[in-house]
Amino acid sequence: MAASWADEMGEVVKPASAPSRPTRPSYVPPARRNKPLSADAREYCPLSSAGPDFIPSSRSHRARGRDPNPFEIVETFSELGVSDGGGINFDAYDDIPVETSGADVPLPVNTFAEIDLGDALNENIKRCKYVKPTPVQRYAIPISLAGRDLMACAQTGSGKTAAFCFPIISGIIRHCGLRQRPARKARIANPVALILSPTRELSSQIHDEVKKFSYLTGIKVAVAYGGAPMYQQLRDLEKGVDILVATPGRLVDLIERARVALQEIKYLALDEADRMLDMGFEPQIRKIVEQLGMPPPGMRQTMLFSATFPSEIQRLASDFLSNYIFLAVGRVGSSTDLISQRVEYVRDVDKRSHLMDLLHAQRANGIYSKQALILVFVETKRGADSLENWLCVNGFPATAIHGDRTQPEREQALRSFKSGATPIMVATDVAARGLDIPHVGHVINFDLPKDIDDYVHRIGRTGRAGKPGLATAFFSDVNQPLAKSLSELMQEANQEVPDWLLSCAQRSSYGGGKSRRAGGGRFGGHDYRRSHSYSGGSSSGASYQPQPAQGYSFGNASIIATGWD
Ligand SMILES: Nc1ncnc2c1ncn2[C@@H]1O[C@H](COP(=O)(O)OP(=O)(O)OP(=O)(O)O)[C@@H](O)[C@H]1O
Repeated sequence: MAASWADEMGEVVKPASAPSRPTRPSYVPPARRNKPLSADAREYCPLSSAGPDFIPSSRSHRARGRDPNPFEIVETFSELGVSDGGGINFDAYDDIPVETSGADVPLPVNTFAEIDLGDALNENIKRCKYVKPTPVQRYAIPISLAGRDLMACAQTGSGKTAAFCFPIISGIIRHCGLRQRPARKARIANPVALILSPTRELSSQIHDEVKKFSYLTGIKVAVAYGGAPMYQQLRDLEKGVDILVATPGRLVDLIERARVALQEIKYLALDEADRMLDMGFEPQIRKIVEQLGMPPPGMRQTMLFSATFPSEIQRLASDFLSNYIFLAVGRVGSSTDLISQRVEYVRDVDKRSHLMDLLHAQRANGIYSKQALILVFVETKRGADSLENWLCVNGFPATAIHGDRTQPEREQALRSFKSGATPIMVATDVAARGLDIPHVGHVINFDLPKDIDDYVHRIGRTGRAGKPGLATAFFSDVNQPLAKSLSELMQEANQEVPDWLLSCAQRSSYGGGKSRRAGGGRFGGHDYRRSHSYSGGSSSGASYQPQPAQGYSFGNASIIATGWD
């Protein structure tokens, strides 16, 4: 009998320092083989027609063949999370309700071909094997391409990253191609697009995505986040940057050191925008957006994305937007339709033995493998260390990620989890948002969060891209305040709610577990302007006109009318 899961899986544990296997030659489309690389690049790169003044920041490196092909860094497309035929199970999204509000909402599209994203980006979309746009992409891309500001609320794992990346890349190709660039290294980087996200891992993931989407476009992408050596990031910035992906803290640092300037920003995207404007980040975000030279709303295009958007955060966010469109795709509860949710009453002292039972049962049922990773959320960093240790001692290969670990340790934990070397990862909320880890089959809330929105993001690490997932929550006495919002969320997602939880919810004197949901606490995305006498948004003066989704071809119109009240 195998001593541990890793033994049973015959897992070859590759240490982080192990040399990687030799890379394959860059992908070259058949029609372009045997041509010089620079010619290829020109052919793919619409920027090359921009005129003699334009010097793409990365051209010289590419011509020397030094830019890595982001499509070959991973071994297969499935490792890109975009497996065979597109990865996303679109049938799962057939009945998704969609609501837009704001003035003159552009029509949604059904296919990528309907939108003029440019040849180079279209090629990359094909390389990613994205066959058709997801619902949030169908709506958000035309809105953003029309130059409109956008606040978008769509389910976890539904393709929001591409929804803001595609318009940015396409817009840069189209509108910023003639930008003068220094021929030599510049001390101050002047990006035209800034994508902010709350965690280092998420920024790194978005950076990888943007590199894929902008491959061979001539667009230069860089990333800056804390915990990683500054000098490498500075070297990358010196090469010139069109799109900068960053966490707020490191970005402020770079601006204050006069290594990044925001005066040329045309596109600003905030991923996990509600988190970014929550107490922890708001001052930094305000500083970046309002005090450090960035063009004001109206002079730049701003896109805010998340799976949850409490009204008070929307109110704050509206300071950054001009005449914006609010887009809500799918009830947040329905993001969990794909996820079977279970909640079990477990006393705090019994949690470890209960977890052990669960893991043994999962092993006995054969539902564990590299294809079914288990993510266990706990409340504290110390709790994460201690549970990881306990699991390992008990023969369950586990790793842990939290804010007190060094960045290399965090990266190593993620690598080891993704590869299946340690198919269990214990995490604090640092891993709750945005991370797109293929094959997370089970999310266990060992400690439930205080906020129901955090629960939504945590369980959203499974059931991504239309695939099914399982989420188990250990509910103890301290979680009483969450009972009402949790039972409501589960009911919305057609999940079986245990009687004891319903009783708890009824007893609960206040029912939100700190939920700040817009629209009465039931939905994650409801335009707050609808429930407030709105006179045009704080920055635009435009009039607010709620509109039903238009040209809606796959949704359920009756839900549209009622689903957001
Ligand atoms: N049009 C598409 N076709 C196929 N796969 C897609 C498409 N768009 C996105 N994906 C894939 O879907 C997965 C989820 O996308 P993404 O990480 O952008 O979700 P998200 O909505 O940002 O999730 P979260 O709310 O957790 O941040 C990714 O693996 C991505 O590559």
